[in-house]
Amino acid sequence: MTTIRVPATSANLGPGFDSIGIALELYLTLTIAEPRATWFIEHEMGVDVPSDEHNLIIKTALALIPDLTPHHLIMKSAIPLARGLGSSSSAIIAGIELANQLGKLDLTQYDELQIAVRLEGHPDNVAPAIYGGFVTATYDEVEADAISAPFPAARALTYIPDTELLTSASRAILPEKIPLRAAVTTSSSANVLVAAVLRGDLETAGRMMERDQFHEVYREKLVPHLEQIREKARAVGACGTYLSGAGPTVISMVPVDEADEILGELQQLPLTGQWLNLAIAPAGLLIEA
Ligand SMILES: Nc1ncnc2c1ncn2[C@@H]1O[C@H](COP(=O)(O)OP(=O)(O)OP(=O)(O)O)[C@@H](O)[C@H]1O
Ligand SMILES: N[C@@H](CCO)C(=O)O
Repeated sequence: MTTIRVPATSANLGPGFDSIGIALELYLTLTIAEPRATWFIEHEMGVDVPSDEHNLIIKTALALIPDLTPHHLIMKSAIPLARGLGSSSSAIIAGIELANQLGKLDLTQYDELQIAVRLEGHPDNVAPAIYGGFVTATYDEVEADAISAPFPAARALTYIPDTELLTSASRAILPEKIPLRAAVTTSSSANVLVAAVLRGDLETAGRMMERDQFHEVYREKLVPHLEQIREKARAVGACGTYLSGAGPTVISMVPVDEADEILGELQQLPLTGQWLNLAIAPAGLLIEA
């Protein structure tokens, strides 16, 4: 049996709105079992996630090959839904790879990126799930390009609230226009962030992560815990804290050898969600035969 493995992603990293992302060691796996008369996807994600051809993974595969032979599929996912950790990207990429495997399409990573961006819309969300590591990406509504590089040694202390926030709702709150000064500060911070990552300078990269004015300033009212975590994280030695994807998850990037201690401090905050101490995943989409 073939198993497809896709990592979670964390998009934006502050000023890299719609352009920068990382892959995280939290996975969706999809096992392709036997052919059957109709599609069936076995999973433990609850009744709101369809188990037939309406499931996002199968819908994606059928968008590529409408007459694909139905199969029994088994999905296991540790990526929580609608939390800003790329759950929809992981499902879409698993669906593209499902069509690739069953339909023997021989898609390259570049091909998969083009399809995934057209379906999902955000290159910073899908590209790290394909390539792994730290990814800078761009999409001009025609073509997507992405470059992946290793991220400096770090842990991503990840706060996942109990409640969902759909990307569509979190985007609806953003303005059509951004003041030029804010755009210049933010895009120049993103540039320095990328250079710092490539030089292995986690401290500078972390400082740049807190300089966004493209989206966090507007989304703050939906995620009051962002400022609360950022303030405490600064006080206890984190390098930088940002809203992961469209939220509501918040990530503090910290040095590996201080991660357990800083996590212990952050867990003292009066918050009811879940904390995870995650590694950055060096690899993206993998096929396990
Ligand atoms: N494994 C899955 N199987 C089927 N549908 C899924 C799966 N994962 C996500 N979805 C669908 O995607 C929706 C969430 O997408 P959304 O873009 O709002 O959030 P996200 O991808 O988790 O966050 P972000 O884009 O900010 O990282 C879910 O409500 C569900 O409909
Ligand atoms: N860059 C996107 C990621 C979510 O898909 C956003 O922040 O809305």
